Amino acid sequence: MNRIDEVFHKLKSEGRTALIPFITTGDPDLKTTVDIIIELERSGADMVELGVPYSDPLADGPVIQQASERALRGPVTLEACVEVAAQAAAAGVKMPFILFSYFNPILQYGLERFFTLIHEKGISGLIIPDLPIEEDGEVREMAAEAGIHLIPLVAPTSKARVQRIAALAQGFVYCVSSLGVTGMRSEFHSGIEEFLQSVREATPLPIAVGFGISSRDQVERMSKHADGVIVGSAIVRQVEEALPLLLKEDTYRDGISQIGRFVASLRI
Ligand SMILES: O=P(O)(O)OC[C@@H](O)[C@@H](O)c1c[nH]c2ccccc12
Repeated sequence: MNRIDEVFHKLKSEGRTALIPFITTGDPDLKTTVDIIIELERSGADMVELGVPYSDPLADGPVIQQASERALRGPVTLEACVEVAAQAAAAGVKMPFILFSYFNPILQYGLERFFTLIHEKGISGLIIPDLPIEEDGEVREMAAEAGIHLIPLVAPTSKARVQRIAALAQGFVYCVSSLGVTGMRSEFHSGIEEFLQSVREATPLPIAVGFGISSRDQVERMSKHADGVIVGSAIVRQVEEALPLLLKEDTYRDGISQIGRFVASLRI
């Protein structure tokens, strides 16, 4: 059984919702990302989305765009991002890793080579936001062979496609709470609850909701309708705010703990 399935199975038996942070790998550098992942798990994260920074993050708002720019100042290749997961696992992190990458870096690396790499390094899930199901046949087959869940995104506008996307999904279905790009929001797409219910009815898999979630109240609201909640920009913003502490040796641990305190505040 894939570790993502195990985590959702355990959480369901405990009546809990998965807390799934997204972070930009290599922001501010690869070593710090390993320490942030360890802190995320210590603070209550149940699995983590590791973003591969990309020069043209079309679906990302300013917070994640800037994090990608910071990361890309260093040697943050696709391979280095996957290695960060292996280093975190070697340091004792047990939670599943979901690699999050736009399709181009994967194509550049080579599909066969990519799936061999992420299988070897213990990646459990994969999200490729700009690969629609109409074009993901080969990738889905290769992911299945590698025992890695290819997790699809559905948006409130997906309407008729929800059935098809949900029927092909593996791991869980990522429900996007709002239209537009990633980023903290005070309001979500009107009818978000009905949308989540429609996805719930279209798949036996767990459903997780993301986009714009940045507070405990929002996590509590979304956890009524989903099995997992994804928080990205709000945590990436915490990394940005902790940079002055992270960049100095004598305050490094304070910076890591500051990020952890925010994540712990979201845990319900
Ligand atoms: O940042 P937010 O609003 O909390 O949303 C999660 C999001 O960061 C993460 O899942 C993600 C990062 N980049 C993306 C691109 C498309 C869809 C989702 C994403």
